[in-house]
Amino acid sequence: MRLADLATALNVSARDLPPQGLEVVGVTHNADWVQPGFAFVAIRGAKFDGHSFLQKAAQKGAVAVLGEGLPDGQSSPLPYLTVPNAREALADAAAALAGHPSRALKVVGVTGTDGKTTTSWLTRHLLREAGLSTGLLSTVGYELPDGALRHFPAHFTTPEAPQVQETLRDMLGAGAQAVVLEASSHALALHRVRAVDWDVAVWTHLSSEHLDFHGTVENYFADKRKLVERARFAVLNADDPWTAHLSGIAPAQTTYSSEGRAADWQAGRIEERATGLHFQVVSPTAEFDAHLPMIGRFNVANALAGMAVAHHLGATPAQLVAGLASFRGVPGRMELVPGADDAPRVIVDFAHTPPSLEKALSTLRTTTRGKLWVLLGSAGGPRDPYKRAPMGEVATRLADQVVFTEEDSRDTPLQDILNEMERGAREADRHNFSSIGDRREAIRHILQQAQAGDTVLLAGKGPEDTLERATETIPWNEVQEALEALGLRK
Ligand SMILES: CC(=O)N[C@H]1[C@@H](OP(=O)(O)OP(=O)(O)OC[C@H]2O[C@@H](n3ccc(=O)[nH]c3=O)[C@H](O)[C@@H]2O)O[C@H](CO)[C@@H](O)[C@@H]1O[C@H](C)C(=O)N[C@@H](C)C(=O)N[C@H](CCC(=O)O)C(=O)O
Ligand SMILES: Nc1ncnc2c1ncn2[C@@H]1O[C@H](COP(=O)(O)OP(=O)(O)OP(=O)(O)O)[C@@H](O)[C@H]1O
Repeated sequence: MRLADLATALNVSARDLPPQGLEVVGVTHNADWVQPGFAFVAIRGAKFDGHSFLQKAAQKGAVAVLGEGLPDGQSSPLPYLTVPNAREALADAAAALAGHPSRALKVVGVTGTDGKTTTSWLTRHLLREAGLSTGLLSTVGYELPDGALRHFPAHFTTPEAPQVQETLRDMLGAGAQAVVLEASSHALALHRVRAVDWDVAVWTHLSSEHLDFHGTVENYFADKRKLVERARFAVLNADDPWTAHLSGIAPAQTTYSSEGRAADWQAGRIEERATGLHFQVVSPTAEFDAHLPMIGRFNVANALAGMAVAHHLGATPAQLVAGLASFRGVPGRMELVPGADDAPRVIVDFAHTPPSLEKALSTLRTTTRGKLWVLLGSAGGPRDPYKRAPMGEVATRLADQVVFTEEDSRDTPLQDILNEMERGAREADRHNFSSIGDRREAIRHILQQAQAGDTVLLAGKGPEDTLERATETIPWNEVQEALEALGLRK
């Protein structure tokens, strides 16, 4: 694309550009990622000003810079296009360079504090079962319609705009008709998905998280709400109080409830069995019985959301029933570790917020004959330190025995994190816990103690493949750790 055309696409003046037609072949905000022919977007971030890296971008072959204005006294080694908002320009340029792939796709966005990944995977499965070639972009990775899971080099729920747009373009090129995309609140706040043409927005629910980044829960809500504002159709959770503020925002909407509230899609007669969830669905067009081979009552809500989307995009009730029954779950989300009859039941789950831990433990209690155990930690660094004590309170209230351990402690002293979780328990006058800093040792300890008939929830890591400590990052596989610990019981 010619730089002048890019300027037109961004609606900015190309007056000061060189007269010869410069070609732009890609765009990035990271000077290290520049390739010959790229435009470099200089973003003033929380830590750096991208303008400090103009020389580096030029050396790597950038042909132009987009930014909100050069700092006083600085000149640009490359033609400089002034834009009102650099992150918005990054998203708009990425979409223009990729040929606006989302316009040719049915794009479903899923947002909410918990349940995004599960709902995205379920929705992708239901759409495929209904015959729509569907791609997926989620925390766990991204999938073209071929079903093979791939990963971006950096771990993101929603990557930066160029990666989003290039992935959508690749999906379209691989024959996708629809795409399900997890939209994190960071992505919505930082305009990573600004130039996506959304067909459907799904709202799971909202609770306090990421306040270190958003500041207040109102800001957090306002960022997430953008998805609903931009979609043609909204699928809203009637059980979430925030939904009252979302109603009527999208041109059309449907609602769902798994807790008996008035809604277009309702689940009733919910039974949690060893084989999974059984429930009755009352939809706007039909009533039917459904079986979902997943543990966790909250997955009924995720299933209703997925069904509402798939129905909106053409799935029949029979296809929805067949699709739910054939769903194989999401790695690290209420994942059952294969075990022997004389061993405790072990579940690996990603729950890492007080509400998701509460839901995970409550649902496991209903199908546990013996004791309920939980192993948990809390991440270090600036991320949500205020949730550590509530996690300790929830765990000791709902489980019989709790082991606190490490979970990506990073540059925060592990003992400080353990102390906070213990404080949450002690302030509620509970003493059913111990702390073992080394996660492997903690898993082995808990699986030595637990008996057949007990349930052990290993919470927080889910499918993540690394464990971050102060001075090292080690490879990690929670299911494998559990299998090895179970092997040591023999
Ligand atoms: C909190 C947050 O989201 N921060 C994002 C923000 O960082 P920032 O404002 O501090 O940027 P900065 O480091 O000051 O850099 C400014 C600019 O200089 C550039 N730069 C900087 C250094 C350098 O050597 N060269 C260079 O070019 C940077 O690429 C950037 O364009 O802007 C950066 C560039 O756009 C993002 O990479 C960065 O994401 C960081 C890495 C991150 O960890 N984000 C996480 C929290 C996140 O987004 N998580 C959500 C999921 C959350 C959840 O639900 O759990 C996700 O969608 O993954
Ligand atoms: N609808 C729901 N309501 C509340 N908790 C849920 C719901 N669905 C899943 N959970 C819990 O939250 C955990 C995370 O689920 P999931 O990965 O689907 O959410 P997420 O929003 O994608 O989170 P992340 O982006 O951090 O992966 C699950 O392991 C489960 O314990």
